[in-house]
Amino acid sequence: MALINSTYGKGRVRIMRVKRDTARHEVRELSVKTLLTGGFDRVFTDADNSAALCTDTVKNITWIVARENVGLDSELYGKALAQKFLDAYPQVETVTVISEETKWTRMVVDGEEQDHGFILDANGKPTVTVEATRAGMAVTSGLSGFTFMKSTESGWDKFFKDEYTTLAETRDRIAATAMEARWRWSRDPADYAAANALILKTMLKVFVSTYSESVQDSLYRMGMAALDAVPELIDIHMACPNKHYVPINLKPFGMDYDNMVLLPTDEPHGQIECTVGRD
Ligand SMILES: O=c1[nH]c(=O)c2[nH]c(=O)[nH]c2[nH]1
Repeated sequence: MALINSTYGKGRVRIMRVKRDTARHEVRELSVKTLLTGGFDRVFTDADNSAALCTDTVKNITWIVARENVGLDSELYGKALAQKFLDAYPQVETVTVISEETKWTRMVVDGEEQDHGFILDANGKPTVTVEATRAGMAVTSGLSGFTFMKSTESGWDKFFKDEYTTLAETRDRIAATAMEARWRWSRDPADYAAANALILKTMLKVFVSTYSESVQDSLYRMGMAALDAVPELIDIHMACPNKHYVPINLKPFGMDYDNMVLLPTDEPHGQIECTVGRD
């Protein structure tokens, strides 16, 4: 019998960082998972804990690096955290830091942005994965559960048909999804937050302002536009449920069947996934 692979660390380490060097505070809330590999096989195979860093220590270091880097975006915080483990512990070979952000946006009262008031932005959680060795670090950013829709300018027609096909063609339907996306960086952009915002803005602009022949068609063009807009991107992966809204037939009640009253459904849903990269 052999230990094929292993890793360990601490998950769901929650931190709220408040940058408060001026009256205008900045807040960043994260849930962080850090996983280590290296000289830890004997912990599994020989009941030898002598090289094992406590997962409790991993949690402490997550907090300490947060205090040392209160103002860093998740990507650079993740890199700093990974570097701390590589610097401090020779037995550590790889560090994987995965963070998920709870977004707080600045409160606006009477048209004025508030210095220390925020509201929860519950639409999607920004994610970051840093995979680090002493040879280098790979950074992936993304978004989980980012939900958006449009009420027209979407269709699904001219598709393959056989004796099992029952779906009617349409050139006018709702398009809605809760997107899981991740994008890989070739190098640090000048500003991660600004670059991530530009990726989202660019993708949403394509989604809403162009007719969608299919979810596939929209995702591919959204991915290409994001790569065009942000040169530091290597590629972008999108996984999107097609959240179906089914028109309700009110003809039996003498009403038009006119796409105005629809049934929202979560399941079953189409599932469309792709990765768009550079040639
Ligand atoms: O955008 C779509 N892509 C599909 O592959 C598909 N299949 C389906 O039934 N409806 C849709 N819509």
